[in-house]
Amino acid sequence: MTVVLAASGVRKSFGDFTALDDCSFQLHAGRTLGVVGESGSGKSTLGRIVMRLLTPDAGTVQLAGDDLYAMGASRLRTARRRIQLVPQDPRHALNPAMSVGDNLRFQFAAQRLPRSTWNVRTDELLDQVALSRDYVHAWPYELSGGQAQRVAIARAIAGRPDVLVCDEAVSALDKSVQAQVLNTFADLQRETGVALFFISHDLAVIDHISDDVLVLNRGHTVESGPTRTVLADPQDAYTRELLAARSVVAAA
Ligand SMILES: Nc1ncnc2c1ncn2[C@@H]1O[C@H](COP(=O)(O)OP(=O)(O)OP(=O)(O)O)[C@@H](O)[C@H]1O
Repeated sequence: MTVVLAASGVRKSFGDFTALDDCSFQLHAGRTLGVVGESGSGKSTLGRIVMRLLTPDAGTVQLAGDDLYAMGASRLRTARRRIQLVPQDPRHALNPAMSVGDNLRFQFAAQRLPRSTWNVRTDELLDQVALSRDYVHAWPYELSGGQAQRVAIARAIAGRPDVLVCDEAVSALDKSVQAQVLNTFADLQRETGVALFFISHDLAVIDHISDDVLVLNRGHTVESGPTRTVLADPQDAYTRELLAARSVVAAA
């Protein structure tokens, strides 16, 4: 299996405080790595580091085998297209002054996609995130949280990235909507082969979507491996605590 994103020995401190220590993982093409831990465990710090938004103090991050922190400007521009963020709050991803269609077309313009293909590509993206094509003319404020998150996902996959970094991407949604959006992520992955780096504080969400899991506690990896194996027989007390505190993902 091809490794699309990998980290080795990553460390990050803020002043005297170590937010992440000796963190390593591998994410394979078309697979999902769940990163789970309580608030403050270092999940978003790791997410920012793998998007090259925050420089680690030590360790390496590789995107498709290339060192993300040793790339020149031109390679970095390409790399930035290959890894995209789906944030918790779609209001951070969508431009409120643009219709849904224009939010997507803005991406096409940035990618220099021929104008003649824009309408077809818009329909294709809305289909992929299971949102009716009628919403193309809607404004972000007219959308529910789940619909807005679907547009944010469509926007993130517009450039056909290899990896989506999903930082608490379903945490703000109602339980039933959460399950629907998780299923959309899974369908999308089957269709496009995109790999998901899925950050959540909720082990139920991670259990629902992830092939592999990385459990973080105060910046340290306490456990990692195939989700099914780790959750069936957690070796660490902290994982057992998260398991006891997990919510239930509603059936969708
Ligand atoms: N820029 C920063 N400056 C100082 N401390 C920071 C900074 N960013 C993160 N931290 C600290 O690092 C620790 C890890 O933060 P991080 O946001 O990665 O945790 P998290 O697991 O994503 O938590 P949450 O689920 O609440 O977002 C926290 O204690 C946080 O206060």
